[in-house]
Amino acid sequence: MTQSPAHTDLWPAPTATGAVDATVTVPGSKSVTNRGLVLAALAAEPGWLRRPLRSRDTLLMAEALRAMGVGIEETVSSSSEGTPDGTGEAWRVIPAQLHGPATVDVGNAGTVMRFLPPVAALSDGPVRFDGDPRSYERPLHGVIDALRALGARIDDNDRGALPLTVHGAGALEGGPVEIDASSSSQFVSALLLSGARFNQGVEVRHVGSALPSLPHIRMTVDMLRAAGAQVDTPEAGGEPDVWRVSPSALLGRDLVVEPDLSNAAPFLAAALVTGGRVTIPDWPEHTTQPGDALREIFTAMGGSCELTDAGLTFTGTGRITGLDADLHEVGELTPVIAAVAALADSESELRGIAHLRLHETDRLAALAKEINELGGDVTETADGLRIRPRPLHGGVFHTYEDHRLATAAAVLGLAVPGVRVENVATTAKTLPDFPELWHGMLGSVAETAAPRA
Ligand SMILES: O=C(O)C1=C[C@@H](OP(=O)(O)O)[C@@H](O)[C@H](O)C1
Ligand SMILES: C=C(OP(=O)(O)O)C(=O)O
Repeated sequence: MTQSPAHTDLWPAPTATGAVDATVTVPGSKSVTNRGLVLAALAAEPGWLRRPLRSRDTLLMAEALRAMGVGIEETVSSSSEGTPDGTGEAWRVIPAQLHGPATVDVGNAGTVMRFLPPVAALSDGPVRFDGDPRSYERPLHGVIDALRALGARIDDNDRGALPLTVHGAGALEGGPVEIDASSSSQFVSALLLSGARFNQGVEVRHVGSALPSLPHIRMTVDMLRAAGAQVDTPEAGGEPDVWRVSPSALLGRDLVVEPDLSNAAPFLAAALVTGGRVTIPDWPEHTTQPGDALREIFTAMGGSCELTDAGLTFTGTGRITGLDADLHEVGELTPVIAAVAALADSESELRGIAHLRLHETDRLAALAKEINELGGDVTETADGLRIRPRPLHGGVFHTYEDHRLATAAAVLGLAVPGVRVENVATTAKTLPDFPELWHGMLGSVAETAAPRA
């Protein structure tokens, strides 16, 4: 677990004094926004992203594409072009010949550091990638090795990681390639997203142990198909662990970005923890987002949900049951689920998530350490966490520059007075207005501990 720089700002997490009853409009999906930006940048004609997520990860993606020559105009569109919630925010993406030299700051965004090197290989000059210290530690070898095998020149000083320079040659041969994507599904998504623009397309074969986050690969495939690409997948009767994208032009789309269902997790958890009710408007009826699994997961933990025209309404009873689940498909939901599990009335075992050790921080170590420092009993297993609920007490919850650690801490704070969350601003990675949304949801049913250092 990387020690984050010292942060002195401690956010007093509000404690719920009653059952929440709220409607929370969750901003757009990070994963959909960043895929939408990449596909729009590679298209043969301009396109729109409506209701995009505006957060650190998506602004880094937009800035990086702009650095390579893509036009991205941020507009507040008229109501005739408006979005379901009436905000009317829309981004117009105007593709162009991709240029180098360019510099890309990936921050600590997995989607930027993995999805853009293949795009840079199509540019006509060198593109330098750098990012936060943690980005140097996150796996990238799958993308680097695959791009080299497909014809790209990359200078990474033999690190297999950031920082690096992709020497774009204006085109990439492409073709078949084998990768081990057991440390991140984003390796597969990265190659598929640009694959239609390679001379021979791309055929990605995953070799290695279990692949995490399959819903995110399905999201990539769905969005490619919606942009006109032909994609063969294991699900469509193809070979297991093989995805193929045929070479073709991509269409410019008019895409309305769904709300980020993974970022709905802390709000739905609030219903469970307080025995209240939370509605998330615009919850899609069909989606590839892993957050959709929250309906099943939180129902198994003791609540119930209903999908209506108003959105997804989740209702808790105040009683939380422990969970025994393999979360490898939905790993990014783990921090909030672990927080809820720490407040349950029985033990939980969360499995299949060893790869979380390579996320924004080592999430398994961080969750165990921070929940235990509040009096909990969490142990790391080889591939997950065992959580035995115990009465918790207040204290500082360190967040290691990890947005999902901060939202998990807020969930604990609902039931545990005196939780103070270090650097809550780190939620800006995917959910910049988190403290405001959280206070808004709680309305009058909250009490905030006086901040103490
Ligand atoms: O492709 C995506 O948008 C994502 C894939 C997943 O990554 P991993 O497969 O590395 O877990 C997920 O955890 C991440 O938050 C977003
Ligand atoms: C793992 C995550 O992010 P990234 O896209 O940086 O991999 C996450 O958001 O939980």
